[in-house]
Amino acid sequence: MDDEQSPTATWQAKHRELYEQATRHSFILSIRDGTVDFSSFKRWLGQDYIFVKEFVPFVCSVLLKLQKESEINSDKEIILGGVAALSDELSWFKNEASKWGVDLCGITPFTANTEYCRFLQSFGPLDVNYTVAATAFWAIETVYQESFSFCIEGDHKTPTELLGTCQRWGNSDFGQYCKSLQEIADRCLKKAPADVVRKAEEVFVSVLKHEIEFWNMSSSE
Ligand SMILES: Cc1ncc(CN)c(N)n1
Repeated sequence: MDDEQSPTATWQAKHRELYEQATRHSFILSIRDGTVDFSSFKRWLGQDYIFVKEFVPFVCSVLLKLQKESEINSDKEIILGGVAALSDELSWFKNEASKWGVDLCGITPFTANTEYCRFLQSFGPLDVNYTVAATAFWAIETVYQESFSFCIEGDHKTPTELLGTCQRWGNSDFGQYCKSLQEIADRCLKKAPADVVRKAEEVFVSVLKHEIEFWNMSSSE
């Protein structure tokens, strides 16, 4: 049996502090302990809608890069599933926004969001490496999965109104999907040259920093 840690698990341990800040942010903890300020939640909702609209072309760009890697066919179904799920996700945002009285048309992205969206756009060109983009994809989805699943685990006091949101990313199917993305990233990283692995680690750290800034932006006035 191969008991060596996978590249992604190694990075999760190596960058533990940042990883915890991204997945156990005070905004998430306030949802879990029921003290969340609903105006922060509404701010997050509107800003995340803008982010997810930008996430669609990002995931499509991962799929396009995969198209060049002819031998990896099983990845295609998983990533295509991710693209399909985003259509449902955008509808969910519209529905949720109307429940909370958030006008999605009138929202201006805050700086942290603009910078994160710019980061997503940087993966667009076809010469950006598939392994690096797949690592970013896994990290982005996993931060949400680990954050929101924490709000519905164990002895939580998450407000009833927010349970749907937490289940959206915290449910076990989404957890399984993130595991599949992790397997894709690990398989690619294990056979990648050292410069690609180095770049992928940098990207992993950047995702964590952007996610922390995104939570900071949501929870501050
Ligand atoms: C900021 C952010 N990060 C991740 C996700 C999960 N797709 C999201 N919706 N928004």
